[in-house]
Amino acid sequence: MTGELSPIDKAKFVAARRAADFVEDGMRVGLGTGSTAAWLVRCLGEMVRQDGLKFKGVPTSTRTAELARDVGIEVISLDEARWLDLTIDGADEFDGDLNLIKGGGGALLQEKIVATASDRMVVIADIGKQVETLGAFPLPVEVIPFGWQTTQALIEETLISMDVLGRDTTLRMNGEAPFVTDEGNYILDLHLHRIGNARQLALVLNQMPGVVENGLFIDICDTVVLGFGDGRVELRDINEGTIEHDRLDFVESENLFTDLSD
Ligand SMILES: O=C[C@H](O)[C@H](O)[C@H](O)COP(=O)(O)O
Repeated sequence: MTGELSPIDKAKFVAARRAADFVEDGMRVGLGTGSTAAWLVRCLGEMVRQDGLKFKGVPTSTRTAELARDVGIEVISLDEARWLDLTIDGADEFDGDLNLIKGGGGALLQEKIVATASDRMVVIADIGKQVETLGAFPLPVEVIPFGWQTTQALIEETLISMDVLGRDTTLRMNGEAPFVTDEGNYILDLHLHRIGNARQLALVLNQMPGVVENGLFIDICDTVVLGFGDGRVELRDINEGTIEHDRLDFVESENLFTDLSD
């Protein structure tokens, strides 16, 4: 064990550990991207190795694919799977209707394709991701590199015409160079502060030439598994409301605490 986990990592871990119980033998499961999803992948890897769980995972990024293979999960492509029983992924924000902002790690495109191709999407999150109104987290928009500054200007003009509060947009960087997604595209982060009509904004953004996809996940998530630093978990379901409170022992598996890096 590398040391005591921070409360936020404990919260991520218990959410991921609880959500891993949704995975059953024979399922095809979308595996999300990010630090919370990495906990999930480690938990599932342990269930494969120790309990003989048999399922196929469809990763949403090269990072997740690498980690999944490392921990012993059988990885297949979305085209091989065609349709998935379940996707479990993290989020940057979720609201009371379980609408999401995703893409803080730049994987929103594959994540949205995979989640949309699933019977059920379960989001794993710590309480810090819960918001009343989406938008405090900058909204990632994946754009084609060709003419990206023109696309950026078009987005900014559209935000003005929609009377959106924040209109500042920035190109995501990776050091001195633009950040490049797994699909070879760029990310524009939209600093909106508050998104009044997320459904409308998602539709408008996706109609613009040059925009590949945006990080608003509307009506896609079915369940949020919320983790707390003291080991509590809470399940919120879009149809059934809050359906479960539980407490998990986050020291149940010490080897999961090593190699936290994502
Ligand atoms: O592109 C990245 C994904 O949408 C992540 O699921 C999201 O950014 C949340 O990541 P984390 O669990 O690290 O907060």
